[in-house]
Amino acid sequence: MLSRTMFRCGQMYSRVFAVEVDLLTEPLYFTLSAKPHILHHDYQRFFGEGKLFSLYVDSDNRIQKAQTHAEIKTKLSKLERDCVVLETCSYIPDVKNSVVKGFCIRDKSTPGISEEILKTFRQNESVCVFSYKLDGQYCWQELWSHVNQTEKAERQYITPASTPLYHPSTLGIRSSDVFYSKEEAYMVLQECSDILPESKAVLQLVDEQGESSGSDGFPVIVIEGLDATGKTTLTEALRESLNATLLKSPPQCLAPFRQCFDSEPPVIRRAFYALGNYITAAQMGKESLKAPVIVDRYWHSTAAYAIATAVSGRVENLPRPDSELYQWPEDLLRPNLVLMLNVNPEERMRRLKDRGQDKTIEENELEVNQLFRLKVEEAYKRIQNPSCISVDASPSPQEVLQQVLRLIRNKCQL
Ligand SMILES: Nc1ncnc2c1ncn2[C@@H]1O[C@H](COP(=O)(O)OP(=O)(O)OP(=O)(O)O)[C@@H](O)[C@H]1O
Ligand SMILES: Nc1ccn([C@H]2C[C@H](O)[C@@H](COP(=O)(O)O)O2)c(=O)n1
Repeated sequence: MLSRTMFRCGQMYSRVFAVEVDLLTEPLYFTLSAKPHILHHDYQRFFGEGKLFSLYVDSDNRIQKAQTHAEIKTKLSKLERDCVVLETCSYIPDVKNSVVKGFCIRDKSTPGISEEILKTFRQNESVCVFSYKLDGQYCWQELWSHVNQTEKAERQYITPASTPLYHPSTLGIRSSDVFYSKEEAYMVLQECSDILPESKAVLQLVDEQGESSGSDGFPVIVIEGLDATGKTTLTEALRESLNATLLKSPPQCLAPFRQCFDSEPPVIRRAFYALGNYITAAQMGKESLKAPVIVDRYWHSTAAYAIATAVSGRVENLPRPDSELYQWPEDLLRPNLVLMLNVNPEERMRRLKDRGQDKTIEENELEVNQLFRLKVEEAYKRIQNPSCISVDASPSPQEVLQQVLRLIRNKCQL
């Protein structure tokens, strides 16, 4: 009963499967073939330890797909004792948006505790579970879910595949993690409006703000940076010094919805932040006719956090510096200047501790996950048109303000 999208039209054999065995090394890549293939030692070791399963979520409905993926992640995170859960994905080389995300479960417990959880997904048409068997130098994959007792599952043999040019986690970013037009993000919230009523309210706010007019008025200056680098402190000081209007993205009108969208899967959460930028852009257009505008976070934040989260593993796995993924959306108002505040990790930790407020999951992640922080910082630097100018934000607030005022006067003739 191979009816799901990923198996349509015999796609199975043209797919490459990538398992993220360890964040610091390349994933293990393999394809499938109908004939046995002798595996070398690394593959034998990977497939031979304990019981091994993989699980993929696929559906033509991207909202349902994202939610099922998130539910599975939560369920699998409860697996402890002798179980390891790894990220995996499958894709067709050079085919955009062909990525299907999943998990790989290695279970060394007896009796296998993961099977109870995996059985709960059997009813779900969009979830496929495979099991793996190593026999000498060969290994095969079988469909484990959706196979009835009398039916014999077809075997596909594991065949090593070479490392692709682009890390597979970069393949599905466009329109799933980063949106390059208002329409793309708008459609996501439209698609989930039945299951998430808050989406309707957000869309209404987007409609009410209307389009942003490009402004030839006063300059618009965006202040970016990781949390606790001093954005709030600096933007408030700039407002006073320049008699400017201070805006934020996401804008104040979206504050009541933020917590709700922060707990949704990436495609929904990122669409929410993307739309927040368009509301802020409309405000920028209006306000910059009256005074200089200072903006606390904007598209650099949206894209950099989204890309860094979507890309697993090392900084080298990020899309290449010349990738179109770092290009500014054509329909989003461009600021005149984007400044990125940088402080060293120790100073940032000190400021975070002193402040002691609640942190978002991503802020916590920045603290515990050095790789994630490096990827966010690097993605910030790679964003183009406009790119950001780095500012050393470790001196005192007064010194940072003076440094930034000099830059603004220099670049914006203020
Ligand atoms: N230049 C500075 N030197 C020392 N401490 C600073 C400086 N700028 C800000 N701080 C302190 O660091 C902490 C974080 O600053 P702030 O809230 O301005 O950062 P932020 O970038 O807006 O953070 P978030 O993005 O999480 O809201 C605050 O306690 C603030 O008083
Ligand atoms: N324009 C924006 C602003 C924020 N975000 C996301 C990125 C992080 O997850 C988080 C950081 O915001 P803070 O806690 O500092 O207010 O919000 C975004 O995607 N786009």
